[in-house]
Amino acid sequence: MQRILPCPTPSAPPRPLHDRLASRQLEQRLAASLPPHTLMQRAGLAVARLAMAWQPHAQRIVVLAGGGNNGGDGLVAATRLARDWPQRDVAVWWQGAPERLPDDARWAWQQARAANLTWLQAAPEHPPDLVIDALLGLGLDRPVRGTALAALRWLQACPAPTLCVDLPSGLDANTGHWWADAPPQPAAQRATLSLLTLKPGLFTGHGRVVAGASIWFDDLGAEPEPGTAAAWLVAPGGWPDTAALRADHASHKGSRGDVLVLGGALPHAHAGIGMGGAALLAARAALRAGAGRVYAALLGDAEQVPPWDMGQPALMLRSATAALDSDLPERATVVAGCGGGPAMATLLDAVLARCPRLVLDADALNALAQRPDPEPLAARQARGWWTVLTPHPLEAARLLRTDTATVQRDRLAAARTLAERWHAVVVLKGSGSVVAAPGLTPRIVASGSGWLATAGSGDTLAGLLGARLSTLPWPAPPEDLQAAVADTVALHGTLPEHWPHRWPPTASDLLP
Ligand SMILES: NC(=O)C1=CN([C@@H]2O[C@H](COP(=O)(O)OP(=O)(O)OC[C@H]3O[C@@H](n4cnc5c(N)ncnc54)[C@H](O)[C@@H]3O)[C@@H](O)[C@H]2O)[C@@H](O)CC1
Ligand SMILES: Nc1ncnc2c1ncn2[C@@H]1O[C@H](COP(=O)(O)OP(=O)(O)O)[C@@H](O)[C@H]1O
Repeated sequence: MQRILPCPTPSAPPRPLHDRLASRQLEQRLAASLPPHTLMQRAGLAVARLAMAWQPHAQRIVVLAGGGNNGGDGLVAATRLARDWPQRDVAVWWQGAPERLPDDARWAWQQARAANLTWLQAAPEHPPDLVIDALLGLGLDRPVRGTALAALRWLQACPAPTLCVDLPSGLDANTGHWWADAPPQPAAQRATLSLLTLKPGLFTGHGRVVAGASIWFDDLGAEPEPGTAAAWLVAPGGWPDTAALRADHASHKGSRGDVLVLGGALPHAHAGIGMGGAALLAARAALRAGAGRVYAALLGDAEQVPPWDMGQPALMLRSATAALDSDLPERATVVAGCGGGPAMATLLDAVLARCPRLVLDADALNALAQRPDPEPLAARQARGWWTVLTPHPLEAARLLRTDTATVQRDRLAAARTLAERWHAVVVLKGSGSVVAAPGLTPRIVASGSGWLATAGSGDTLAGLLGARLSTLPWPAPPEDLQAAVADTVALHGTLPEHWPHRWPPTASDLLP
């Protein structure tokens, strides 16, 4: 058994995530090679052991078990707890029907009937010391209804520590969609033990909210075939390598990468609305991440451009016109769009045609969404040029011509579709950011929290991406580009963790 979150080693290699179909195929293959019920026995024992390791003082334990194999795992766990920890009071609230039990779960139910367990007919009157949630698992692919919904509502409201078996009941294994007509409740006192495989839904969509702070994994002895993963889970890696930067005595500012941030509409250029801060946030982040020279080109008249950035005088400010009149678009990694406003639309063609290393964010994405033709991006891909798109769910919906709910309903699918349609590496931002690239298995980033939900944190990410791409060896295979982008998103997700105060950080606190 291994702990997955919080990530025990920051530089752990990516882990495969398997969807419902691949998990079921693996389960069938493994079950066929073992004596009957072995897998369920292993699963139930793993649950019982983790329950007692996690909540060693729990005396009154309630196992909420459904009528499928997830419930079967719960029944085995209840039987083992009653047998191996006899001083505990173990009660089962079972939601199944004997005539509809699958084979393994029937066996587990028969074992449980013979064990020293209390069988509840309704929700317990008082919260126990520990709940084991084995109501619904991998099998859930439609809205929860009937008695299961009533049980799920009790579970969501119950203040007791809860260990979820395989998946939190109500969560879709593939997508992280929440299937219940009862709002998912975040809970610090919730943990999940994923069995056989790790599922994508645990790490994106509603997964991070409902799975709890602590995610564990037991493969039950399974060895997935290569090429069967639906996605890879990425932990924060070692970039930027500050020790290596310091030890590189032969380096100079010209060897550390140039970044041009193109955005930040000045008030006179955008109906009195100033968004220069967004470009400065991105530019400051690029500088902090180690880029040698960072230029911030603002949209508006040259004489309105402030002479310097008081917070980061090392930044070089200029107008977008001046930047486009220079060789910076060809030479630097260009981050376009942060706070650019509608004027970005007039610059998009030039940017697409001239910038070999390009990150498009915010208003550059909105400008892109207004033109249905992906041909300029296909041409960039054919030339081996890099294009990274960083939409949040609403920008993704505009690019896909759909709505935010549809994007969020299946974030992996949305990111994959965007990457294929726009011939680009796509970062679909939000809880469990997805990094998709044409023809490659997507990556899901495990870091990040609600502390990033503040205006400007996306600009910081765009700047970090600019810095990362500016030193990535050129040309790079698509796999390396996708991995570098995912590592950067993972690093961005860890930034709030360094914040020492009780109040949450602002975007400019993330990388001052
Ligand atoms: N068979 C085995 O040996 C193993 C089983 N495992 C467990 O098996 C689980 C998968 O089992 P199943 O395929 O039986 O699926 P589940 O137990 O997740 O779900 C099926 C049950 O839930 C009910 N149900 C489904 N959707 C519902 C809805 N929307 N509203 C109300 N009730 C609903 C069904 O009527 C059925 O009783 C995994 O999550 C895992 O816990 C794993 O531990 C691996 C080993
Ligand atoms: N609840 C959350 N959990 C994890 N990451 C989040 C959360 N909310 C926001 N983020 C991250 O913060 C950033 C916000 O980006 P964006 O919405 O573009 O902000 P802005 O445009 O204000 O800069 C993204 O990287 C996103 O993934």
